[in-house]
Amino acid sequence: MTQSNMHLILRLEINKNHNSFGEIATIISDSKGDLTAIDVIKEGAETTIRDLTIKVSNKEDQETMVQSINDLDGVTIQHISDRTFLVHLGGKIEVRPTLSIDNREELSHVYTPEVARVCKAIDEDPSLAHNLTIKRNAVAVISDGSAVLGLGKLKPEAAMPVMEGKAMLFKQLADINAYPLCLDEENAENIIQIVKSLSPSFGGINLEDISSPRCFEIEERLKEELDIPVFHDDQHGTAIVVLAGVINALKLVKKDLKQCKIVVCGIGAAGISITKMLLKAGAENIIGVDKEGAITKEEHYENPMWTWYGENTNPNRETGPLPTVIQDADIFIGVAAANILQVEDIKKMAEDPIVFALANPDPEIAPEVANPYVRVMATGRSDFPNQVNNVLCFPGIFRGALDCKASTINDEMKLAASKAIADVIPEDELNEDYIIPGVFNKNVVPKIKEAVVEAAYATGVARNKKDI
Ligand SMILES: NC(=O)C1=CN([C@@H]2O[C@H](COP(=O)(O)OP(=O)(O)OC[C@H]3O[C@@H](n4cnc5c(N)ncnc54)[C@H](O)[C@@H]3O)[C@@H](O)[C@H]2O)C=CC1
Ligand SMILES: CC(=O)C(=O)O
Ligand SMILES: [Mg+2]
Repeated sequence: MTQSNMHLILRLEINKNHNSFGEIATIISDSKGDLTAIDVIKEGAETTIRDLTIKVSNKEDQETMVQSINDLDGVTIQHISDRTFLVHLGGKIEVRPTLSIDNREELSHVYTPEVARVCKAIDEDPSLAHNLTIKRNAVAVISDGSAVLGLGKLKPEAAMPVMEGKAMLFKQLADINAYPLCLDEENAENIIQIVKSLSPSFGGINLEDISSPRCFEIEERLKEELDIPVFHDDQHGTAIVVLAGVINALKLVKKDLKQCKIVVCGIGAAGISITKMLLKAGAENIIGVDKEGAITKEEHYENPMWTWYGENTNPNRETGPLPTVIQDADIFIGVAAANILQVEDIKKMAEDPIVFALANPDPEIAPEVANPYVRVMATGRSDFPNQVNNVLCFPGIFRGALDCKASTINDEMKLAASKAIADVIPEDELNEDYIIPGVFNKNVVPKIKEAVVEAAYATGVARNKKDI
């Protein structure tokens, strides 16, 4: 399993007559822990209380370390906390007013009675909501918890930490107010109706972690029936960033997308959208593999998207499981599940293999295992180089769409976003560990925004006057 770097905070009461701090430090390092901070909480004549912040890479090492410290005479573990859980206490976002209300007169403007005039004006002309409410800069991040990261179906409450995380990123990276909404509803038609009912309050809808094939119908219907952008992030955000990464990786290995054999593993929301994007960008030889093997035109599938897939990919009618079809592939893109790609599979790929193992939180192959055998390696995670993750896209693409009041996010806007992300890295800086800009690169959001706005005007979906 790929390391996940948990940060623990151990509060220890240490009897100074029994123990030297060196003994504790030795236990930590013997258990592969990394002591990153020591805070003295209380210093007495006989005892000292200290908080030790320790990085550990897995649960087993953590348990060994805690047990060994517990076994020391004169040391009491008062408390163990996990920094990841600590940052989630009370949730990760809040709503703040844009002005303060300090007296009755101000109260009467923002609330009753004066607010009624604004309500009536919007009722007469609903387009005024764009200027007179939060709508113009508000995005709903909506999930039903049916495909949370690669964890599968979770309770809607359990999807909230991911949706809150997306909302934080919308705000921090693109100054968009995003509202996480997890629905206790499985039926696709009901989800469509709920999102439609919510839509008057928002300038855009970001659908997240909704399982396939339901996600396709839900998104398609909402796109048809609403006049604000509806964007299923796991499909399009992921595809846009993957294409950007592929464009730059191919510059490094000096191959042409048209000539490449590309294996996409996991033909769900992300896999199908990535494939469509690569086809639009010029790829001609893509083979999709899911649990039952390669998808071909000859098979009959219940899932209509797989029928489409078989008809539009796999020109050489390759069949069989991943270890078979990966033979001579130039690029592997995994959006399936953890640990399903083996070193033996990579060894069968063409020269200079490009491997994007994007399942979260654990990739299809751990980078430390794959690295000796690949030319370019990317994952979806923030703790390895080349983070190919939709976080690079959704803030910028919505910033652009909201700013020009786009009615939709179309293919031209998506392709423009891919190219903009790829172009953030100057060619002379490209290298195997830097094919995709980092999330905190300040150029990413402005470049995507600019390209997306331009594409929106060029395709007639921008509704703001160009000079505003
Ligand atoms: N790095 C990134 O930005 C993103 C990563 N992902 C990751 O990609 C994965 C898939 O996400 P979605 O497409 O939203 O899920 P999904 O549920 O729509 O699709 C997953 C597909 O993978 C297939 N699959 C599962 N195990 C497999 C195996 N052993 N071999 C072949 N296929 C297998 C499933 O049958 C399904 O068709 C998740 O781990 C998710 O975290 C998804 C979106 C963005
Ligand atoms: C990154 C993301 O959206 C996912 O793994 O589902
Ligand atoms: Mg997602």
